[in-house]
Amino acid sequence: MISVKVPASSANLGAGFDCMGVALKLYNIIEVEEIEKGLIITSSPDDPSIAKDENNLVFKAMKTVFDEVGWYPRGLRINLINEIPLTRGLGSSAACISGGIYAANLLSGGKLSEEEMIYLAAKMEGHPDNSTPAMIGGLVFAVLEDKKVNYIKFVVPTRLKFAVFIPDFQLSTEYARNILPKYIEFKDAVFNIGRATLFASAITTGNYELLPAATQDRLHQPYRKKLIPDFDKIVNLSLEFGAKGAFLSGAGPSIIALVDENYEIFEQNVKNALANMELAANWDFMILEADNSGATVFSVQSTSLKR
Ligand SMILES: Nc1ncnc2c1ncn2[C@@H]1O[C@H](COP(=O)(O)OP(=O)(O)OP(=O)(O)O)[C@@H](O)[C@H]1O
Ligand SMILES: N[C@@H](CCO)C(=O)O
Repeated sequence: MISVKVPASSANLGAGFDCMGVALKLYNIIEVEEIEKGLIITSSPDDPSIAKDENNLVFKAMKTVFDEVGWYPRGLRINLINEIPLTRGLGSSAACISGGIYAANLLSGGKLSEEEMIYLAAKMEGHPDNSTPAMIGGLVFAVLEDKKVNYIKFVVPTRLKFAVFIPDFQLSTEYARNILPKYIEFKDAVFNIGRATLFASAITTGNYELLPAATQDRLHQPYRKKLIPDFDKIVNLSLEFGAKGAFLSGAGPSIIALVDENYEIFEQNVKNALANMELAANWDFMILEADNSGATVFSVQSTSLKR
């Protein structure tokens, strides 16, 4: 059996719609083994949206690898241990896709290169901003091209923390993409290009004082925040307590605030505020560090059946 550990991820990071994302230290474990025949899928915790047949996202990701390399297991057992909350903007689908591709590549003899796996994952997800950090870790700037992903990975220092607010409701990426406008105004494109560029420079040089300005966005948040009644309250309280920017995580509904050395005071202040505020949803709160490793092998016993 092969066990793969794959991190959560947060995409967009403010202004970088579909091109910036970071892996976070919150993990799913995907265990796979070849069996004599059939497909057996188990999951814990389980959820009605986790398919137990060929429609399962991990299985579909694995199948893209088998199709690519021309090797198929006789049968397959997949066990999913899920820590990443589903459909909350924390890259649960990208973890399934990148982790499934990584596991299938190991099972089928490691024929694909890292670049090939990154491309397959981005193509399947439709954009590279969750799948690339889920595959290789770190904070990634990435663009999906015709046949490859052009990307740069930045190793995030532990000094930078990611304060994650997770509400008790789901918001599917598909729905949150469909409500975006087909066209945007030129001035909004200019607004975002400036902020995304500033973000890349600020994060890689450690100039965190620029982050509150660099994480502003006009491409998706103004539209999506209407689906998240507490959005402004959470962002404002984060900034008030000293966050270096606060924004929607991926397609939402989770919100992330960037915090540095003073994260313990920030954490205490936020917990007190959340306990005393009137909010439309219940919000879980946790402080995470970036994961700089991506998908990794947790353990390998035997790989596939003898042929
Ligand atoms: N552990 C899992 N096992 C199988 N399928 C999963 C698992 N986690 C997520 N999925 C699938 O992915 C879907 C959620 O994907 P979606 O893109 O809507 O949200 P997300 O990836 O959590 O958020 P975002 O893309 O904004 O970060 C679920 O409905 C389910 O079909
Ligand atoms: N960039 C994507 C991330 C979610 O998968 C979006 O915002 O729709």
